[in-house]
Amino acid sequence: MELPPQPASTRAPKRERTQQGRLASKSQGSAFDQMFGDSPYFAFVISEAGRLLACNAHMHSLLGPFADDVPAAQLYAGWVLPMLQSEALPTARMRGHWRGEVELVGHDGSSHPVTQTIEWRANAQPPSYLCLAYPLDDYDVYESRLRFKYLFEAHPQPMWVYDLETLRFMVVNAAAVAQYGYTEAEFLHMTIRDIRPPQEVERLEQNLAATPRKGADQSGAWTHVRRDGSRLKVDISSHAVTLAGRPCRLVFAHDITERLRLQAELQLRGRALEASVNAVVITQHTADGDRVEYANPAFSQLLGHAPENVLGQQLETLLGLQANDDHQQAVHAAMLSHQEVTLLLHIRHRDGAQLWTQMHVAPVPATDDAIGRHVCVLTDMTAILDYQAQLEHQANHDALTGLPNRVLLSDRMAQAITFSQRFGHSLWLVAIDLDNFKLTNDHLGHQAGDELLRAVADRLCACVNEGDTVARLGGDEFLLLLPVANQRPMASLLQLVQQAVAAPLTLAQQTVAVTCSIGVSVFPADGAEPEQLLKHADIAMYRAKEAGRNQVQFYEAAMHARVAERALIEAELRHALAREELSLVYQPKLDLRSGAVTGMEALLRWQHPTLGSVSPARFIGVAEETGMIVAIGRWVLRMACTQAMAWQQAGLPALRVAVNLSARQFRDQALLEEVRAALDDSGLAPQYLELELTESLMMHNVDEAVAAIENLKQLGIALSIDDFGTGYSSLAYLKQFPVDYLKIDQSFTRDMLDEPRVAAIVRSVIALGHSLGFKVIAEGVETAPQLDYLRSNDCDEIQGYYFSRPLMPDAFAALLRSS
Ligand SMILES: Nc1nc2c(ncn2[C@@H]2O[C@H](COP(=O)(O)OP(=O)(O)OP(=O)(O)O)[C@@H](O)[C@H]2O)c(=O)[nH]1
Repeated sequence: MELPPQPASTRAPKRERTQQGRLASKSQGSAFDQMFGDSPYFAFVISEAGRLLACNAHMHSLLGPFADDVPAAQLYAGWVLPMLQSEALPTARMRGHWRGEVELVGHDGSSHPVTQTIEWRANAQPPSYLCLAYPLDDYDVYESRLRFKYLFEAHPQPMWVYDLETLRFMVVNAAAVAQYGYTEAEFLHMTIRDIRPPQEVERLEQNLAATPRKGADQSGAWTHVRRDGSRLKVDISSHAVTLAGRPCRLVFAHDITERLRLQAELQLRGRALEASVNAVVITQHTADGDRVEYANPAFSQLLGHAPENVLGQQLETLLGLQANDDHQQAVHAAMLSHQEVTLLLHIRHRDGAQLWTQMHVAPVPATDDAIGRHVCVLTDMTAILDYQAQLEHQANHDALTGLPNRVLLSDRMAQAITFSQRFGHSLWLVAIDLDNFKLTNDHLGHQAGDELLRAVADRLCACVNEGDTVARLGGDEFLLLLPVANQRPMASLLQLVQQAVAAPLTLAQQTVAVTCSIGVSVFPADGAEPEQLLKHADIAMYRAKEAGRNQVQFYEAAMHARVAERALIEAELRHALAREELSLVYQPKLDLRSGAVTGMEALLRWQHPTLGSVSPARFIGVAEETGMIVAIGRWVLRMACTQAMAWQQAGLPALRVAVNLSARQFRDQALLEEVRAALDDSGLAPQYLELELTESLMMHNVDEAVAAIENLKQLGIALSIDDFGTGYSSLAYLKQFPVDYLKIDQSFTRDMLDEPRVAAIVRSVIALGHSLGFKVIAEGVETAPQLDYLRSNDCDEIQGYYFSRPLMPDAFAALLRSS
């Protein structure tokens, strides 16, 4: 019987033939003899065509003398052959090896049950099957082989037996083959050194030297090398056994690579938990709450408990939560929810300090879906929330006084209006602005100014009730928001505020007292919207300023019209110069003795395309407040000089032109230069220019005014004090001013003939002016009796409708020509 399909010739190739009784073909060579010559196994080689190519001594003794080129089928019992043909050889060919129990037949017909491995050697010359078999002597042995088969062969863990002397593998199981990548036949050619990396060989030798020949188990962790060179960590346990009469060791190799990897991974994770700055705690869910099973150092640190004192404790107790408060209930619900939950909690440090923490709770279900454990991660939010609160406070409060600012005020106003609407109450907005606060800053310094503002803030807070709002809107402006229910004594409250603000205070070692102007608007009478109410309170406050400061004004609708008019004038006036809407008219001044025209006052006029002729009373104040007066005044000065010079050049008598100087212009550092430039550019001689200064302007800061007037005087121009008698001139100062004229205000001229007291003032002004060396001019003369009275009282010059209204330049020139 042939095993594999027979080639065309049934004769084996010549090179397979060997001497009868001593098979050891050239093709198998001495390597076969060296390896298997003395082996206790039956070792033989079968050609691809199913002929015996070589066998070792042990096999030879079994076979006895046999013919050259014997078919391998003759070696086996008849029952084995179909299995060999259908399973063993094809499997070995396909997978590289086969293993099974078969029966060899001796030359004398004897039966030899053996365990046989067949390895297909594709690279051998010629390609062939290497067969190794070892005997199963009797049934007991066979049975124990079966047991062995199931215990050893089928064991999922790699196992082998090695010879203690040669260190050769005697048997290896399938798990070892699978784990290490060697075929079984390869294993059986190897020693246990071959699966060690070089650096562990020495340790192996030492270990072998100490290995007991019998009994005692041994164990230890080793590094092994697979066929592909990869390494694995194994936990080895070995036990002394005897196999084929030789001392051996049975080895279990438990792959611990994965276990070690997991161990390292766990260690790493453990380290991460320990090093985490976030507090991490694992709790075991129990009927009476979650108890701490693990807590990292950050948890102990966060709460101030020693690590050993947190284990087994109830989490809620450690967090310092009050029974049944919102936070405790939130934690309780989170622990029962079966879901991941994030909570913001107010917890308590062991020392009692309150902390804001964010706690993330992740459930870890028990196997039966019941709640098992929770992993809780706590992040300390105290600093962040404090910072947020600080930012929020900064956004809503004034930095200097700590009072609510405009932003918070509008919130409060919206709330207060809603509240007042609902309950039918009224709401007062009280705008408070300090009077002349700028002077405090200027005289005592900005720091003292700040101190004053803080003191005022404190005083205002002391005046109001809880539920009222005191806000600082900026600069020296404060606002009270006062809900008014029932019989609240508002009048006395406003009085109290005035008194509180005005109470003296020591700043920079000086006692200071500031007054304030107060404007009040009332919801709902003065508006329903916050913006409107604020605006109206502001308007009322400005009215209080206009009316002389240190007083309270309630908003009235008429005030609004004034404000609107002012806004219109301001907007239009900004373009008046550029659009050439401004012009000058000239009113002659007359010498009372000679009747000659001595000069003229240049007066400003504004002709607006839609507003028509706008009176100076409507726009000069606005120009002054907004600062536009400086540019306008400069234009007036130049225009007047140019006109006066033009008349002179036209051959008209040389006359003095008087120009009014505003307070702002007077304080302007550039004034002197501007006057000089106006004279230079026009070519007008200085004695033909007169500047009219108001009395109050000069009295405001006498020393500075004297210095400025002296400088102007040095230019050679004339100076006069306008509106004399309306201000608070001090005679002591008056004599210091190097002026040329005192001008009696037109209100005195108007009333002097009807009121003896006014007449007395006029007379004394004339006498005073003369005694100080000034000339005196009266303005506003409209009638002949007025003119006569002034002449009889020795007034020097007059100006007024009686002689001439202010005239356009052409008309004025005509007047001069005719006079
Ligand atoms: N010290 C100090 N001064 C401020 C602060 N904010 C604004 N000011 C000054 O406060 C002054 C406010 O001036 P105003 O209210 O316009 O004028 P006033 O001098 O009070 O005169 P009236 O309001 O017309 O009576 C200005 O000089 C500002 O420079 C501040 O925070 N601290």
